Amino acid sequence: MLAIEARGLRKTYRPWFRRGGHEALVGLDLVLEQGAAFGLIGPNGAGKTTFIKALLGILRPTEGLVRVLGQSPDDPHMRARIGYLPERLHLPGALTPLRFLQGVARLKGLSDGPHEAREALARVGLQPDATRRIGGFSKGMRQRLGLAAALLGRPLLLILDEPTDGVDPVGRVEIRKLLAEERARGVTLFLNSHLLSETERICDRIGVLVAGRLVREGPLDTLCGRENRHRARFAPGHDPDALLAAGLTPAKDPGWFLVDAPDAATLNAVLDRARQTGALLVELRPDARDLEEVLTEALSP
Ligand SMILES: Nc1ncnc2c1ncn2[C@@H]1O[C@H](COP(=O)(O)OP(=O)(O)OP(=O)(O)O)[C@@H](O)[C@H]1O
Repeated sequence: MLAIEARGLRKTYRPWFRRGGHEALVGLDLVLEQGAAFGLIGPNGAGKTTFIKALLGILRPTEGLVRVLGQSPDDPHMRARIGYLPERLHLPGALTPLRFLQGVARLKGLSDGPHEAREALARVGLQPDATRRIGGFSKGMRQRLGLAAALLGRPLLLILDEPTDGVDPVGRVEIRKLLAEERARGVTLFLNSHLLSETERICDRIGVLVAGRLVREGPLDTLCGRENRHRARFAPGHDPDALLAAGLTPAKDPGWFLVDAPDAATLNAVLDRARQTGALLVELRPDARDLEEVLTEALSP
């Protein structure tokens, strides 16, 4: 079963009683297998929230097909299988987090609400604050509570809009761990975040949305060019001409060389040849771009 399937998705926001309108999605195609960790990135106004709303059945696309977990987003049974953390959380300030989560559990039709609420609260590290009022919570605490609500009922798909926004660095590590646990359970993650370093750490598949269109989409390693090129640094005293003959290319930084190899066996063969020239390898890493560079390149004309 596919977790998400969008084909030829278009959304035009039309002003009342007038022609024309703003095209927020322009023929978007995306197919995500169950268990993927997908990160949607793009500039302000690219259409990310519009796409999420279409996945959740909150808005009706102007054209095209959307299926979530194999069903139409309008199917009410299907909604119970999705955990959603919205970007702008509206939480009832007068309630305690436990009461709030019990209410969400009731709405989701969970049979053992109080137990599930306590468990979700513990998972996001809010157990010590279980009896405080939400009104006094910090931004990061509110965010954790929203995540706990999304986790209730063990959903198959988690759609998270800026999940680590306002969360302190230790909290971010905890949230990443929690999301990794969910993924190990087979859950599909769909993350929308402007925090590209977080997206890079959590997701292994990336889509770049620009002006309503996915202009890049694929595995993180492929988009960042991590697969085929490595950078190698050798101890002083190596013979650059011998390394060149061994199949390495000098990089711009002194002492560094580039190795193009499609697989680990070829990479090791080139490095073995380099070492046979007497050169001593001191550092090796993928020659990669980060997501910021991928996004900047996607935005340049
Ligand atoms: N209800 C609406 N009516 C008219 N236009 C809208 C509406 N909602 C969004 N838009 C427009 O659609 C475009 C896409 O908006 P959307 O909120 O989906 O972008 P986004 O990628 O989520 O942006 P951000 O990163 O700033 O949250 C924007 O130009 C926005 O102004």
